Amino acid sequence: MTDQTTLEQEIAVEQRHLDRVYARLAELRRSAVRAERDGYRLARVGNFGALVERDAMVFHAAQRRHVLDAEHEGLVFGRLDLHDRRVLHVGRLGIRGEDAETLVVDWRAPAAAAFYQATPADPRGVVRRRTIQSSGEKVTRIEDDLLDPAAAPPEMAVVGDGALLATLSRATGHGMRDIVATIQREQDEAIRSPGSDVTIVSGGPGTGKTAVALHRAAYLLYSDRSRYAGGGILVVGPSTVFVEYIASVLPSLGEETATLHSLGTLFPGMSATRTDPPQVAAVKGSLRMRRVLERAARDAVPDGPGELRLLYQGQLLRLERRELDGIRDRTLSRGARRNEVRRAAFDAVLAALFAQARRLGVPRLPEQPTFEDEIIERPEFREFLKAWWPRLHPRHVLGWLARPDRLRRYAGGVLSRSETELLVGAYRTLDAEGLTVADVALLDELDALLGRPVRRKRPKRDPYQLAGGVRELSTHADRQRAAREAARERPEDYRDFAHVVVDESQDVSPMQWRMVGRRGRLASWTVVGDPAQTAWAGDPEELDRARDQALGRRRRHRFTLTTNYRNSAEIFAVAAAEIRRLHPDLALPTAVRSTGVDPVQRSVPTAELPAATVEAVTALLGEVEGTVGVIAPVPRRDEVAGWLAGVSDPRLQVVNSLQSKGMEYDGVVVVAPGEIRAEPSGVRTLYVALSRATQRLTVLDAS
Ligand SMILES: Nc1ncnc2c1ncn2[C@@H]1O[C@H](COP(=O)(O)OP(=O)(O)OP(=O)(O)O)[C@@H](O)[C@H]1O
Repeated sequence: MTDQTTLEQEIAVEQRHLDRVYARLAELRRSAVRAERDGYRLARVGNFGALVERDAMVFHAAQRRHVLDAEHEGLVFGRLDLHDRRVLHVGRLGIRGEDAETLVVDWRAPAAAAFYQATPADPRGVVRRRTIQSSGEKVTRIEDDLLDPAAAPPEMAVVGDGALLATLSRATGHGMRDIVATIQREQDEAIRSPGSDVTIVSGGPGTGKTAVALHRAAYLLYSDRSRYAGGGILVVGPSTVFVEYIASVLPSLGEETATLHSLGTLFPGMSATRTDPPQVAAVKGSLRMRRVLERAARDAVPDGPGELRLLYQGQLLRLERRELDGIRDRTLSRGARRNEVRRAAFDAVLAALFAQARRLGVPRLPEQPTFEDEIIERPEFREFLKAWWPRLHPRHVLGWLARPDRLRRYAGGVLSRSETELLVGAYRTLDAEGLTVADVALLDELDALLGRPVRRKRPKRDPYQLAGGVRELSTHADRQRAAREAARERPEDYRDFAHVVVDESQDVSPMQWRMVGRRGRLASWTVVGDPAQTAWAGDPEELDRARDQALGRRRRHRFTLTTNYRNSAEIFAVAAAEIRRLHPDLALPTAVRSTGVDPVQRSVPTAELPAATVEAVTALLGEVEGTVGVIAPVPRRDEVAGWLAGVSDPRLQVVNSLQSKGMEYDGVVVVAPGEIRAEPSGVRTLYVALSRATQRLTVLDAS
């Protein structure tokens, strides 16, 4: 226990420092505004040199103002008292005083690493580590860890009893929060792992894998801004619900340039949210689908012209289906891409027509080029070409799979009969219900197979280059601004990311790995996941192969996280018992918090399940301060949402078991766990569902 006076005194010490920081911040903001204004004034001088200087000044000042204007809740959150008596304050932003003395060190700077990495066993020159909480500009709470008691001067006060536990007990909001003030050592090691390789982070539920992945993105942006903001960081998550949940973390860390996508939105213009049953997803995700799609991409257009007939100089020229098919096969040989070789296909048709005209002895036959020019001018010939070899969009070709005869032909000898029939059934509803998340990777594959019409190349803009007029300048602010501009101007189908973060990687199918891999051919990677949580019901070896191919030959750095920060110990015990059915010896993380409240597990007659669900949800909304999630079996999500239509509380969210991946709620109701368990990979999916709650868990089985 700390006595009240010491605590107040220590808070007052930190308040004085915080006041100084905010005063300095205001001063910097004023001088940035002044510099911006002076920059504009310089324009009146009128010569070129002055204009360039003005641009630089204005950019620099505006950039600085943008950073300084940002919301700074918790601006300073840490303090280190070092062996040599130096004191460092750690915060979201690096700030220097008037005499260039350091008032705050950016959390990502090397000097701040000890804040996260020092432990009593390895204090790294730190005597006392202090976590500071504030509300607006007021210090509200401090928590100390004395890491090296032997080195502590006698007057050093130590207050509080643990910043981490205090943070973990806060209510969950709609968006994930940053953990910058309480990053733990094993997490920090993964966050600061080398940028240019592949970093693989694994660990059980709630161990902070997502948090680590996002803080790592912020760290990389800080450590090499021109590379990572210029080239771009892509963050890929499993579902749109999840991406919405994590979307605010990077902006809260002052980083706005990363691109976030779910697997259903990676293809331009698509936003698929529908999920397939695991057996269907296993077929759609298998690498064998490449063969199926290759066949589709080479097939004749449905309802296209069966033959070509043309009257030339009174003579009928005719190419039959067999000849047209032959031309198509020859044109598409050696991996040619259909949309890129239209011209070659047209030339081959013209050549075949000319050869025929010669064979038939057409009188006054001109030279071949003249003959071809004449034919090309004919509207009926143009109509034929458009119908026979149209520019194909991947969505057209995917649509061909909805025709059972075509699908069976494409899948013959590649998929088993039962797999083919599963797909036939799944694609029957394609037109009515639209694409599923798994289909989006197939679209991307088709896009690669079909190619795009060849266009004249425009000189490529270098995304690292600065805006015109200031190219000769290269201040930090210029680079930052250029990077932000590049991020804004990135085309929708941008594929040259400098770094790719893949979250919940255990659920990325082989075909999805190919899609993600195409966006990071030159990228370094951060891949986080937990194999025990996978819903992948297909071949695990195929999955490893596809992932290895996407990641390439870069060095791999592996990290394992071992502490569960999300669940109370009581809740995680229930989830752990579930996964133990499948893996009795699996190493599981340790939950750090206990609430003393056991989860409720009830079995109710099927007819009473709706009422019991409403009752459980209402109770949880009353018991917890934050969000409540209801997790239903995949086919029943909408039905369960219907039961809860009368409960209107913005804190409530109803998701299916697959959408619950990566999510977190204060209270969770799992409906019909028996049905979730009965699906392929069902035990693993149920393990995920049971490990989403921070405070309260209710499990309602139907008897
Ligand atoms: N060092 C930390 N300080 C405070 N909170 C933390 C810390 N590490 C993790 N958390 C919190 O624990 C919760 C779980 O973190 P996160 O979602 O990143 O885990 P995960 O390993 O991705 O989980 P899962 O695999 O179950 O999806 C989040 O609320 C996160 O903010």
